[in-house]
Amino acid sequence: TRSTRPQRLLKVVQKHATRGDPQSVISAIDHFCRRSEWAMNIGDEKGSILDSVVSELNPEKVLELGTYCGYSTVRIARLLPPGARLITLEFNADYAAIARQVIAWVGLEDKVQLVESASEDWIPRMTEHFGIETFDFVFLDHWKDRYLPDTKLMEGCGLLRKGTVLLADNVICPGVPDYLEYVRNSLSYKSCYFKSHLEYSKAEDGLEKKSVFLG
Ligand SMILES: CNc1ncnc2c1ncn2[C@@H]1O[C@H](/C=C/CNC(=O)c2cc(-c3ccc(F)cc3)cc(O)c2O)[C@@H](O)[C@H]1O
Ligand SMILES: [Mg+2]
Repeated sequence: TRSTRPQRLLKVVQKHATRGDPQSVISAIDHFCRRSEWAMNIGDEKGSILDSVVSELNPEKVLELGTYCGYSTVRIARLLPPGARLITLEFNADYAAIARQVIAWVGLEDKVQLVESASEDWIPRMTEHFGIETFDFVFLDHWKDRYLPDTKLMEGCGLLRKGTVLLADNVICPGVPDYLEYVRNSLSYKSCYFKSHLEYSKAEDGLEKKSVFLG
């Protein structure tokens, strides 16, 4: 049977990227997605904005919702200080298998914990299973209609503290109207919009960064 796009993306990484070199993995994936097959990675333009938010924050405890092939996982993990931890949730077994191999290729396994499960099942278990009280940074890039319910779930589980930064991909395309309305109107968040473009495209898209204001 025909291979899947994530499988072809992994082949590109193994063929063109250097083991242990995250930048070469990022470049290989971006080149493939721009020249051969579009894929829903955050990409290089929005990825640079993600990089700047992570570098400025220097987070110790990071949560990513929606691993897919691990492109943004690698982008974030490569910038984390020693001892920092990134937990990434992915409930599709095929995608998780690809992502594990991409993460292993760059040698970032010691910083990254991929949990093959649905966000709604694991957000309530973060404290008892990982001993994580609160997160410093959360990157949302999973099903768009799950951004808001999962944010409320994280609030309810006490995983967001004063100063926690949440960064959401695709706030324009495909769009997350209910989430945007909530974070922009809620008094407990300061939020700002980074205008950009949809990955590997000229269509408008953007990232919404919000800092939890009132713990
Ligand atoms: C609900 N709880 C969940 N828990 C764990 N993993 C979850 C998950 N929901 C989804 N996932 C996983 O996240 C990933 C889903 C991402 C959804 N993303 C998009 O739909 C998306 C879509 C576009 C897109 C934009 C324009 C267009 F024409 C076509 C597509 C661009 C993006 O950047 C996107 O992120 C998958 O790997 C899925 O298995
Ligand atoms: Mg996205």
